[in-house]
Amino acid sequence: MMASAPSSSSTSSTLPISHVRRHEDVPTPSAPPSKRSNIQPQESYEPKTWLQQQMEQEQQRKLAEEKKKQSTSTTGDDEEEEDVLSQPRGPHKRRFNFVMVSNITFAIPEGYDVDSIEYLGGGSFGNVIKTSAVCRDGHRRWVTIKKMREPFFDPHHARRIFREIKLLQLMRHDNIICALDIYTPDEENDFRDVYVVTEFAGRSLYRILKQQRDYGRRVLTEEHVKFIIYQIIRALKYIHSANIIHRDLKPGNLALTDDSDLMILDFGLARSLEKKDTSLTQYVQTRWYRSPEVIYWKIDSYTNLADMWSVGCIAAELLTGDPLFPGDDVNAQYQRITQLCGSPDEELLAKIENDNSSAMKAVIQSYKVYKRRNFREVFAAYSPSADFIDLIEKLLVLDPEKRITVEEAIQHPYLAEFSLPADEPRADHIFDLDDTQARTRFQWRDAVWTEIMNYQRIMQSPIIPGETDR
Ligand SMILES: Nc1ncnc2c1ncn2[C@@H]1O[C@H](COP(=O)(O)OP(=O)(O)OP(=O)(O)O)[C@@H](O)[C@H]1O
Repeated sequence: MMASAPSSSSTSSTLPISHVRRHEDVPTPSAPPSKRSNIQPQESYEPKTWLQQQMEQEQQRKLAEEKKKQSTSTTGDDEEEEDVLSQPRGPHKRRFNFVMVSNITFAIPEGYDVDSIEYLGGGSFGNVIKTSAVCRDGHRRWVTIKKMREPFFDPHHARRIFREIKLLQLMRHDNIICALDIYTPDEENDFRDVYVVTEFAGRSLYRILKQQRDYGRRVLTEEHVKFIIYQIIRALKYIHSANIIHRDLKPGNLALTDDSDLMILDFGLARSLEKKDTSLTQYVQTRWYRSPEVIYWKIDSYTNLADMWSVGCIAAELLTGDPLFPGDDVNAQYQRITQLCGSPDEELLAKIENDNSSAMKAVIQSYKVYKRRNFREVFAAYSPSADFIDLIEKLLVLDPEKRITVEEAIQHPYLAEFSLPADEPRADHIFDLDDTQARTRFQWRDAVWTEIMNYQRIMQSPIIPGETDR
């Protein structure tokens, strides 16, 4: 058990702090989610591509046909039920409700609540709704259902989906989201849609920080900030011990419950450190949280220390309420970084030349040179503790070889209040994602189909009516 997290009564703010939550402790929702009529797309929602529109129209046409067929074959007694649920279909012959949310058709398996669905938002790779379901452990849980966007559009995209569903099954940690269900309503010869169900993990840190900015009122106290940073680092200790780099840590991928329990969401960009045969491209991470070695040097060989840089950016943002390096483009990003952290010194320039080329060194030298600033002075207006400044000084280090590792960070005095090494688990094995071989989009699709076929439900998974355990 966590030892020293302050109780919610110790702060007067709106977000209480509790112990780290166990997956099995997830509370039964006490209030119904808001009604579908309130559904509003969030600002991150992107307009659909032409291809998406075509695919959705085609799907809707098929669904209408199917419904029509069902209603003509329905006998009087079953009429009400048959009106909404499909015939058994997909790899596990489940029945589905097809529900339109924010102009997107979601296939919702029988057993999930369809009367109180809330649209949470859409990113580049999917759209997410929230609903609830009775689970195998007897609890009713809030869950999110992510419908992947054009999952097999190209091999790159398909591999991303494969990685994400693989990791959501492998990761077992209190601060990391895991899959409660993975399904498709499609048959193998017409397999297009992938749905991933996870526990609803609260509001994203992005929303909380935005709300703070919009209303000019701090919600996150110093204690919250510390507890959030601790939980991110606790999760990273596990992730890095499995030889995985998350690569996309940012406030939008971190969710916080009302009890301040944090979950890392979204593993689509994560990859294994083991394999060297695929390129670690620089376009993998949301730029503002991206480390300088990812932007410029060591592009093909960066390590999990890139995640630690992201933690530094997030920590500073939690303190100030504003993104630390909001660069409009890659160059502006680099400028902002060096303005605060200083330009590479001779030692780092030599490493860059060695790892890359003298041309790369010359490019870097062509930028204006800045001296590293005194962090205590830069952040003085926010009155951070000396320990906080010391930790971000060690996270925001240009040379990844000199940056603090996750194992060191979790022992940092700033986090001592929460630290309990016996309750900071490492993974018990290195995760093999089986994702490095070159595959066509059809081969990736087959691999995803196999994952869905073989998905092992856990006690927190929604009950599938009438189905014996699989
Ligand atoms: N398990 C979850 N619990 C709570 N909120 C979630 C959960 N999964 C996703 N969300 C929220 O749903 C929204 C959409 O998520 P999604 O992962 O599709 O997009 P994103 O993270 O905004 O963008 P991208 O995938 O392009 O980085 C986000 O606001 C995210 O915080």
